[in-house]
Amino acid sequence: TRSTRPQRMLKAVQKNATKGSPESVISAIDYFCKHSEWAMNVGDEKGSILDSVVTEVNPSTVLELGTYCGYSTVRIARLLSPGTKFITLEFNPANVTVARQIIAHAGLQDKVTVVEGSSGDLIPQMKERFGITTFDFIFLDHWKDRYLPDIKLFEECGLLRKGSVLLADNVICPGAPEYLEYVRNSPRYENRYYPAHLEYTKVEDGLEKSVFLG
Ligand SMILES: Cc1ncnc2c1ncn2[C@@H]1O[C@H](/C=C/CNC(=O)c2cc(-c3ccc(F)cc3)cc(O)c2O)C[C@H]1O
Ligand SMILES: [Mg+2]
Repeated sequence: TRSTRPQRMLKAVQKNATKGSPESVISAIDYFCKHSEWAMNVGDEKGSILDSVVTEVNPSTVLELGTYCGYSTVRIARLLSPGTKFITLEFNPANVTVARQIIAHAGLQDKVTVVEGSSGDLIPQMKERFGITTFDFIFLDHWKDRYLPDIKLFEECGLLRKGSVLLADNVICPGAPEYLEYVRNSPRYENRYYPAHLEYTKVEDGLEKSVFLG
């Protein structure tokens, strides 16, 4: 049967990227998406903004929602200090399989745990399953209608502390209007919008950074 786009992306990484080099894995995926098939990775332009926020926060605990093929997982993991706890959630088992191989090709398999399942089920289990009390940095890049319910879940589960940083992809395209309205109207968050473009296109998009004020 026909291969899937994630599988073709994995093949491109295995063929073109140097094993153990996160930068070459990132470049190989960006090349594949620019010259072969578009895919919904955060991409190089928004990825550079992601890099700068991760570097600024220098987190000890990190959560990513929506691993997909592991592109942003590799971008984040390559910047983390040793000993950082990094968890990424993905409910499609086929994506989990591809992502684990792409992360391993980058040599970052010991830096991140890919957990199969839905964020709604897994977020309440973070403390008991992974011994995590609060997250310093959270990257939201899963189904856009899950951003709002999940930030509320973080609050209810006590997973945010004063200064926790949330960074949300696609707040313009495809858009997360309810999430944006919530964080921008809540006195508990300080927000900043980073204008950019939809990965590998000239379409307007951007990232929203929200700092929890406690
Ligand atoms: C709730 C939950 N828990 C765990 N994993 C979850 C989850 N919801 C989705 N996921 C997983 O994340 C991934 C989904 C991400 C959703 N991202 C998107 O739908 C998405 C879509 C576009 C886009 C823009 C313009 C267009 F014309 C077409 C597409 C661009 C992007 O950057 C995106 O992240 C894969 C899925 O299995
Ligand atoms: Mg995205």
